[in-house]
Amino acid sequence: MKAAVTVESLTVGYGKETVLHELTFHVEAGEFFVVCGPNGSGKSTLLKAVAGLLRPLSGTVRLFGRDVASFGKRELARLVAHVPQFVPLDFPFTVAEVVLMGRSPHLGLFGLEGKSDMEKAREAMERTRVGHLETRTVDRLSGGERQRVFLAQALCQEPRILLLDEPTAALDLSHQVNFMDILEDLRSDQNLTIAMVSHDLNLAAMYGERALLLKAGRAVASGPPGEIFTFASLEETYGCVVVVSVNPLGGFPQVTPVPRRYLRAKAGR
Ligand SMILES: Nc1ncnc2c1ncn2[C@@H]1O[C@H](COP(=O)(O)OP(=O)(O)OP(=O)(O)O)[C@@H](O)[C@H]1O
Repeated sequence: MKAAVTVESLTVGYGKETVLHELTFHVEAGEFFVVCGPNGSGKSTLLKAVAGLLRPLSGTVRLFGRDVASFGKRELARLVAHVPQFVPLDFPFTVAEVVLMGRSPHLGLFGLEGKSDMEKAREAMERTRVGHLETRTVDRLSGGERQRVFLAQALCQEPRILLLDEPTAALDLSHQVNFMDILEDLRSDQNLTIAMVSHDLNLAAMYGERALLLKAGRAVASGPPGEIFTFASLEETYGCVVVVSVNPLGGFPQVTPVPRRYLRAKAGR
């Protein structure tokens, strides 16, 4: 299978601080890939580098074989959509306006949206279940509604690669599963490549075909969650004790962090 994202010896930092150290991995075309790791381990930095928003100190990021730095802005936006963890709301646009902004890399010289752009915006809003909010301004939405609006905007962009930074963090249980199901459908219907940052190892294990465990900007392991979400690798990554069992829904791992009182009880204290 062809690689959609190839990261080779990638070193990225801010000023004097190096955050990612010689990272190497790839994401296959049409794959659902999840990046996990502790706070501050460099997950968002990695997504930004893959989106071409940060220049590497050394190493390369290639998208379908081509260096991300060689793309023009519009050309890159037609290939990859990046939904950051926090999207600044500078102006109270309506939901429909925000979603339609996703069309901008596809618009002609005068930047005017046509009928088909409106249709694509409507489709994206239906898919992410925000159609009923279309006239509402985004500053008056809940965190979870806002996250679904920015997914709709990214879908409207019609990218081949979708980069999502903790998209389910503000979602309730039903919307989490619904959101992940939408992504899974997009992957299978449109062969969309998805790379998603998540703190939820159980969602990562249920939906991710492969995952990367990142610790202090270095890869601890990468591969199918069933192979790499082991007690040893998760303890090494997160520095806490977990129990890894088999999810009753199927053959993927289920991770349970162990509260300190259980460890004390075991130690007889
Ligand atoms: N714009 C910035 N300028 C300077 N340092 C930054 C900047 N953004 C992030 N950092 C630092 O880079 C490191 C990695 O941050 P990053 O946001 O990539 O981590 P993360 O794994 O996504 O964390 P979290 O799980 O908390 O969202 C942290 O030490 C952070 O303080």
